[in-house]
Amino acid sequence: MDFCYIWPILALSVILHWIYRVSEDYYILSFFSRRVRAKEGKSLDSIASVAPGCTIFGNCFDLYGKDNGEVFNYFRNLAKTMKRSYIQYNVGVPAYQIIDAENAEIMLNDQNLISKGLIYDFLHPALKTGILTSTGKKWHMRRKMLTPTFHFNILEQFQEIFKSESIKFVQPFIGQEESEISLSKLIPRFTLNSVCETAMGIKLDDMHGKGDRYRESFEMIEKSFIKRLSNPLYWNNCFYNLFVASKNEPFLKVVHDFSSEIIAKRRILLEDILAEKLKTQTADDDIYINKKTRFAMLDTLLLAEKDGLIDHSGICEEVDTLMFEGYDTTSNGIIFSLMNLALYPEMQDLCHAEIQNNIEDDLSNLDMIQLSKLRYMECFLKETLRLFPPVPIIVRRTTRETELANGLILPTNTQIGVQVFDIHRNPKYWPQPDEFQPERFYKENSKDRPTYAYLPFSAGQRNCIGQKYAFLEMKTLLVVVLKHFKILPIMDPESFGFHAGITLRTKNNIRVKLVKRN
Ligand code: HEM
Repeated sequence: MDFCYIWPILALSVILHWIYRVSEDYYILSFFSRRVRAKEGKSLDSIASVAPGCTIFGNCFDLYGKDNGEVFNYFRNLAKTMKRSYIQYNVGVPAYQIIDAENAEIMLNDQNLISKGLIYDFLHPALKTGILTSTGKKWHMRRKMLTPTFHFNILEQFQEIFKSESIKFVQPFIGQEESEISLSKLIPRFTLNSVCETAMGIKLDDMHGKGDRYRESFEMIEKSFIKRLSNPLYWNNCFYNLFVASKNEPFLKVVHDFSSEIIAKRRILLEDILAEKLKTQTADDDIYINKKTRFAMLDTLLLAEKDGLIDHSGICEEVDTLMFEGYDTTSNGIIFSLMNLALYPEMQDLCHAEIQNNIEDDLSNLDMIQLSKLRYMECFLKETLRLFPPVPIIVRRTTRETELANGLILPTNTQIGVQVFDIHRNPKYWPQPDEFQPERFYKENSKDRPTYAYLPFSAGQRNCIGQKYAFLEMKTLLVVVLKHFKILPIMDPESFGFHAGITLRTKNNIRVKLVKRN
């Protein structure tokens, strides 16, 4: 009897058995992505759904070939169809996407989940590993170093700068009956000026158009970020360095040269300030809260360098991080706030009336105490950040197998996305979620809402360090603009189209009309 056909059958059975056993733990077609499990006694389905992929390879190629708008909509569509937090299987890594407040709370409060997700690695060429992207001891040390720079006394000094920058912003339009302006073009210039002067202690006016080149270069870096995100081949550093990195280099050079120049300038200024201080110092003088010499956040880093706590490259990565975080996010918040003021004239009238009741026409006295009286405007800004969160997603990764309080067991390197945009529009917490209603944030209307249903500044130990700074800056500009102008819409909000970016983006520039107030 001829047994030769038995061997292939035997081999095939062994392979099939092996595949069966391996597939219990790995999603083989998604390049051996380890499976997410539920703890004993619970079923996976009772905690989260698994999102179907667009191909047989799990979700590996779901974003492939998609442009910025399609990448943005992909996540919005998934939230609508899945209706609860869901699991995806990407190239060799699982992802847990959170779209509800309860699971966001579990994740953001977990002391072990402080490492940022894979997509933050895509920011390393630009921001290296500064406070936003670093983890572990390095992050703890930098956070401790930078936190005092957002102290109330220092913010008070910054508010003076926001005020003078805001007055400078409206100056070109003051003599005109009406002006059409592109917020997307003008506001980032305003916020970059403000962050340079507050955080870096350097006036952009002295840098001859370099600010514009900095912003344009960051736009190009962002394009390459999305390109990398939507092609799993480029998730790997080797392929990215081989095919894409060189195209990015000229833009990275502009960004890094810009921050190096700022550091060099401030280094000289700080030496002068310290020398002057030595001459006039009294016992209880403090460099940070001296009224005559303005303090900049960069000074903290330069002084820490003297104490050997940070080196020059560390200062560079923090400056790049603070510049980027400090200008792009607030510019987003201001653009959408001004757009909403234009779209909702009755609410604009309420904001204006509140300003007239609380703030003198002579803006030279505008300070933090006056701004704190603008309660309606605060709700207006909060509602803007709900519908248009400048940071629409926050991602962490597990550094070891992690059991969450909801019973999910996440393998090492699972990406956990908190989909802020979707949580902010989840009808479970926000009735008529797409409607703009600042009253949602009145105290009496907020008390039954879970805290983690609103996360524009994230929460937990890695929350935004610049939250108060951002509110001060946004409020100051809005007050100055509304004192002088009525804001009118000139475009249909449906026409701007959301885009994925490092922060929330629109396809088309947002424009409004400023009309002189009588
Ligand atoms: C409307 C304006 C702003 C919004 C919506 C915002 C939002 C956020 C969010 C969501 C995070 C967490 C990101 C993550 O975990 O991936 C964050 C972190 C951070 N933000 Fe902001 N931000 C704003 C303004 C600012 C400003 C003005 C500064 C500084 C001048 C700043 C500095 C930072 C820093 C340094 C971190 C990293 C904190 C850490 O990881 O410890 N942000 N921000």
